[in-house]
Amino acid sequence: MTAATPPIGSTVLGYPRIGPDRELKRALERYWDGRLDQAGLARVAEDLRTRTWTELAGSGLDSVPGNTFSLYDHVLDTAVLFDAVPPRFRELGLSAVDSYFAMARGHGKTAPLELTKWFDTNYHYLVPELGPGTRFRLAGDKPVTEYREAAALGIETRPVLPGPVTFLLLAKPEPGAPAGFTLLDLLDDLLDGYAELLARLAAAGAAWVQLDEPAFAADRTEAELAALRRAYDRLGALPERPRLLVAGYFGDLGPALPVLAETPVDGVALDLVAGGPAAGAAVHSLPGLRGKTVVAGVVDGRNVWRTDLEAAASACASLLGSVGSLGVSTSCSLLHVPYDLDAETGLAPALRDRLAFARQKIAEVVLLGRALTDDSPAHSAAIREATGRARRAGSARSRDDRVRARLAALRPEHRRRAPAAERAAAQRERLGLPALATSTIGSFPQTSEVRRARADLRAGRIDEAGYAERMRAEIRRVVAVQEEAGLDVLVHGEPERNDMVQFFAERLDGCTATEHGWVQSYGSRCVRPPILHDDVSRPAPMTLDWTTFAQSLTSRPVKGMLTGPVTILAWSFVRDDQPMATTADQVALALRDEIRDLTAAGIRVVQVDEPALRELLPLRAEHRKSYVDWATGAFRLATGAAPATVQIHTHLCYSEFADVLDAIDGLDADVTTIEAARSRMEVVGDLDAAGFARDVGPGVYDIHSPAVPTVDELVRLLEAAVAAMPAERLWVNPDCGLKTRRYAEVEPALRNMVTAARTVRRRLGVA
Ligand SMILES: Nc1nc2c(c(=O)[nH]1)N[C@@H](CNc1ccc(C(=O)N[C@@H](CCC(=O)N[C@@H](CCC(=O)N[C@@H](CCC(=O)O)C(=O)O)C(=O)O)C(=O)O)cc1)CN2
Ligand code: MET
Ligand SMILES: [Zn+2]
Repeated sequence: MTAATPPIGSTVLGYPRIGPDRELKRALERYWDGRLDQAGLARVAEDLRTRTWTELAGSGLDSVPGNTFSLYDHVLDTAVLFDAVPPRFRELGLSAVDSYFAMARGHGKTAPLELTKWFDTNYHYLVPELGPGTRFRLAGDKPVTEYREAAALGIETRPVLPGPVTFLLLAKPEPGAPAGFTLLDLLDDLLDGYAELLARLAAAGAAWVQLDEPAFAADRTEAELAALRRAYDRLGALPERPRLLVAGYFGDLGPALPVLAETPVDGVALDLVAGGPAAGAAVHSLPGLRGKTVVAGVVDGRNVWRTDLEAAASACASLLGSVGSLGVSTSCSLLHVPYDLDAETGLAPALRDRLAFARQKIAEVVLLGRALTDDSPAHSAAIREATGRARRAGSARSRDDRVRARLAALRPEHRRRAPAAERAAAQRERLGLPALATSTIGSFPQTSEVRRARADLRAGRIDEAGYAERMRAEIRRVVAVQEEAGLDVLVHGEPERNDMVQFFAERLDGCTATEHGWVQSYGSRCVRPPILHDDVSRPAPMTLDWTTFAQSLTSRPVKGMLTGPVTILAWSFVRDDQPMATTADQVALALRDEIRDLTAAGIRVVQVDEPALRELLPLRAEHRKSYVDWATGAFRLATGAAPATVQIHTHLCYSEFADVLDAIDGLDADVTTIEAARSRMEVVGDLDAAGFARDVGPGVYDIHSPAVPTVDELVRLLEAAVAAMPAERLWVNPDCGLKTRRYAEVEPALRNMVTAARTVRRRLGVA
């Protein structure tokens, strides 16, 4: 190490990697289809890295993050880097890149690693499987090679990796790991790997390395805090290493900050947006930070609003006396926002003036960085000018007095339906369904013809009537497939939806969808989160025609299909000038009107999806009750006008329900469908034990895999479920929607599912 610590100055904690035009998505999908070879994929990847570094360096940032590229996921990259590859993938004998993709997506009968939510975001990472036999070693060199690749372009980067403790906390014990095994037992071994990597990065010339420890924005045990101390005492003491910047984002580091302040790391990056004022205030009381670099994350890395730069500059300035060196940054990686506002040509100017995407946020950070290091009048004038523009644009927000009046008139009874037992009896009578009734979660395969029809409509090659005709043809097919399979409650298949959130946002006032604002969700899959910028209302029915059309084709009940208020918020960029609860209630009122229209048109079952209920659960327990209150309150407001005879379903996925059992109960839905196949139906027993008294549809097969479940497998799972809960309260359905599957998989899978349900009904004598 050299004596003087090079300043971080202005930086961002990470950057999108899918490509401004989703170049990586297209290359990956071509590679997986056999239409691009490894060399071609590598060329696209290298080109994206070059463009990213060149752009970041050229924008005036003082420190450019490195190793932010990933072919699929950065947690998977880290597992492979340290050789945490489960034997089932090694045994496949594939090339390095194909073995990596096998871990991400499975290979033949070999199941992939589990995919789960990255903290409280809509990004998904692959969960490393670790056991007592895991032997970490530095098996790869991706961070070093990419450091050198950038250096060859004349760009010094700061390699970014998940920190060792967060990496372990994100992993799960491998199947069959002994009961006494704890992931943190592996820390020392993993630190050997990190130490070797740091030495290699130092030798390559890296001045700084960033290790991300967002796991410490959530509540952690004493043992976990001790692991954090041990990790950074050890890495900090290495003789040959780059400077270490530990980044804790998605909230306030709480007790982890004093721990880090006492370790020999050189800097910490704090999230002053999600962490709130407490995160900054904590700095002053920690003498350990006086000799360190503190990077103030004042530009929101997860939302799309322009920063109030004067407020951000003063938040930074207030830290100056308490830290060794001050840097300025985004609050977290920019992975969660779209690339460039300039690509959006269709936005209303008043809205555009309020927005900043990744590129615009970089400009904000650069400006703040310059103002902090140089108090020339030009910089303060630029800050003042930008702040004035942002504040004027923000205050130009329109108010919808009708929506406001409806909200003000809400009473508790608007969020209350008839008692559950009364509803159950009324619905049994009206629907006449068997025990173990069969259904699906909503979407059917989004075929290329369906997507092409949408592209044709956008390009003007077909008109609305032509588009509607193609969608109705698809709905006819979906209904026929379900009748042929023998399902009890049908769906229309959602062919008309580009996305379950964007579709609604496009039909609501107060929301705007983007054209190019793609954000990676997992691997090659992307979403365009809409922007919820003004008071929300529903100008006209959104789903009525498609649903009643489907119902007209069959005598079996067709489920109306809506996305719930919590999920619409979770998967959008939401205005930050009023509580989430208020925006959620506005969305809920729009859905309430839709449910009223559906039930008036004779629809007997309505599903309101809330897959993001768990995702938005605050990382710290102290904030959870108020979240659960508003989240369940909004759902009940949406569904509260449904008569007792109308059956309300909800759907949740992405496991870890244990944390939200109260919230699930608080939704007061008649039927709750959940992901369960991978946990072998355990969640059914958990719900029953928690006193959950309504119907449950545990997913009996994993829709993330192309494999068609056999009747025997399905019967075994159903028998496990009926052992934990009475058959009269159980439904039979897949884990989630079928949109990413093909008909060739879906048709036999649904036939087998119905056969399995009938078999178990017969065995129980409940047919
Ligand atoms: N918002 C949201 N978040 C979510 C989920 C979700 O469903 N929605 N589910 C979970 C994540 N799962 C996901 C599963 C699938 C996709 C997905 O398939 N995304 C599609 C895009 C879906 C879409 O918006 N489709 C549009 C536009 C698609 C497109 O790329 N069109 C082409 C042209 C049309 C063509 O020929 O295909 C283009 O613009 O270039 C449409 O159907 O209209 C993709 O990456 O490809 C995303 C997330 C959790 N978070
Ligand atoms: C991510 S949950 C998906 C629910 C939606 N109704 C579907 O089937 O696609
Ligand atoms: Zn789902």
